[in-house]
Amino acid sequence: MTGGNDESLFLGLDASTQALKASLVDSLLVVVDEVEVRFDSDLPHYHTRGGTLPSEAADGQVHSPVAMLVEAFDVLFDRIKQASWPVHRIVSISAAGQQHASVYWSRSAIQALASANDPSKKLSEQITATAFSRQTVPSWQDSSTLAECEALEAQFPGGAQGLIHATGSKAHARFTGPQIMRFRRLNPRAYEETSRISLVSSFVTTLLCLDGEVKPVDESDACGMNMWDIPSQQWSQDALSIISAGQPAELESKLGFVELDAARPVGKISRWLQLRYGFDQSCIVCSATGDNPATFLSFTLNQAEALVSLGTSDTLLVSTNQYCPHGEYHAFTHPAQSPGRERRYFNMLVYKNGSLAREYVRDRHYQSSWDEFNQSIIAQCSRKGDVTRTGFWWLKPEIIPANARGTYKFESTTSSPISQSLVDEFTNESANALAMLESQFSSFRVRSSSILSSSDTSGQEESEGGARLKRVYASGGASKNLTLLSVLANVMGCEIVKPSTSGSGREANACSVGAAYKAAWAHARNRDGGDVAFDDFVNALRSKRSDGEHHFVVVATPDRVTTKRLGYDEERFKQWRSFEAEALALSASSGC
Ligand SMILES: Nc1ncnc2c1ncn2[C@@H]1O[C@H](COP(=O)(O)OP(=O)(O)O)[C@@H](O)[C@H]1O
Ligand SMILES: O=C(CO)[C@@H](O)[C@H](O)COP(=O)(O)O
Repeated sequence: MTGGNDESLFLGLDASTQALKASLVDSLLVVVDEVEVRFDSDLPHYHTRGGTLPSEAADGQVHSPVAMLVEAFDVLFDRIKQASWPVHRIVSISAAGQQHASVYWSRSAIQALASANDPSKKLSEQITATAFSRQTVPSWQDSSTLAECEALEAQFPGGAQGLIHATGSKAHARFTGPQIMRFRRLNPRAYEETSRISLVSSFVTTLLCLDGEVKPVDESDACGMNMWDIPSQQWSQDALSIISAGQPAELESKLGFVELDAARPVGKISRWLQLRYGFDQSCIVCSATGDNPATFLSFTLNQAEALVSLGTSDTLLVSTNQYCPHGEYHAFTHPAQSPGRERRYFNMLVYKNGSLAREYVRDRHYQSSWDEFNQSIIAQCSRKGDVTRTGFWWLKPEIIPANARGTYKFESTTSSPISQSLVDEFTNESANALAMLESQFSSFRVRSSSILSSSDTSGQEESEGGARLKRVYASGGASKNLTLLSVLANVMGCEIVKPSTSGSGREANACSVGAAYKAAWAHARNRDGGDVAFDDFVNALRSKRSDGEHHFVVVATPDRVTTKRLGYDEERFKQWRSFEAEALALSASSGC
């Protein structure tokens, strides 16, 4: 075991789209070990693909079985035991959950949660049969609520702009409010039988405590619901009223209160975890947050720096000191702040067709091999013809741009005469991988530039392509691909940084690490009192480590020659925007 001389350990969990993961960190925040349960391969009897149930329905519904999440919890702790983690030294736990996705507790849930303390039984044996009023629950990939989104924006005071200003986002199909609205409309009986509604994050803390209470949602994750009024820090009664068809008090009681103090423990580790796995009874459970906010916590971002998470979804997060709501992206509150301090926020771009689209292109053009995918990129980057290729792979209804569907490819030549056309396939099929990454990352570049311009980030660099980020931190499954990150560096025009592997050679999972950091910060705040800011706490511990400043490594920098050869300049980003507009118009006219 490496790390600090204090024996305390901290545990962070990450219940994301495809897996439940755990990171164990020591008192200097060094990652000691990690385990994970992958839903498709470790729990094949639920028949999920990419963590969700394949659906034939054309209505955009994407669900996951709630029983799978509980069983994953059992398997995760079995694996922790097999790995002989010294769990008795864990003093604090926090968690992260797939954002927006919700879990529906039955009227028997409280009883089930209070009595699930038999260490000879799995948790799934004790609660799954009775605790839920909905057996499959909406994933963040669900897009079945377009009618609800329209109604919410139409009825909200001030319309879509009013909703954006109050909740930090326009109405989004995956957001919890529209999802609850649809559930209530389609299944009023099950809605009536629902005693409480959790986000995945608060569902996990509820399972960690098992004390007969459904644990509160934290403020940052509440911002992904279209129901939380961010400026006034309370549930928006207008949104609750529209979503519940005039029964806001009933809905509010199902949602419970939102925890505004990120450092306050929500409970103690359950008896069941103590007796079955050996946790110490003094271990505290801190409020959980969304998977993107937790990932954000594992990096301490300075001005004009961003985090790009390449998980199932692609997300780009920029830290800000101001609340900057906008129709095309989201505003969230910082996930580790305490009442009384100056409030902090982040803006986030989210793309549904991130890894999903990359895997599609890999399987279709490169024999399902990331190596072949990468080789083609290396080959394409080293030569420049007079053809520029751009594509859009909106396999599932996209979030940015909203509701875009279909696959569109364009080729343009700079030779005389200049031509620009929509093609069924590129003249050089092996150009698909580079064309796709350039297009995905051009969207990051163009839109992060607009976030930088609208938020208080003086000091950002202005260049071709608008205000430019100075540094991007990369995380998520696809960030292990260094060829992909070199394209990201060239298109973004800045260095790409990742956490160092600290000699272990293994990459840590930034999301569960961020949750573990939050557990450590909350534990220190409760033990020592005081009001240390999260970033100061993390930076102080990191500076004590033997690896000193080297907790991050630069893994890719823009290459001038390649950037010039491939023409990543203002003209190119303008052209990309016009292709995107054309593809979007085609998507709208095809009625996809
Ligand atoms: N070498 C690679 N190159 C590109 N993408 C990869 C590579 N390895 C894994 N991935 C992508 O990582 C994704 C999973 O990322 P992960 O962060 O574990 O997801 P989540 O947190 O959403 O469950 C997969 O969908 C896969 O496409
Ligand atoms: O919908 C969003 C964010 O708004 C997604 O980013 C989900 O939070 C799922 O994240 P990953 O499983 O891809 O990390």
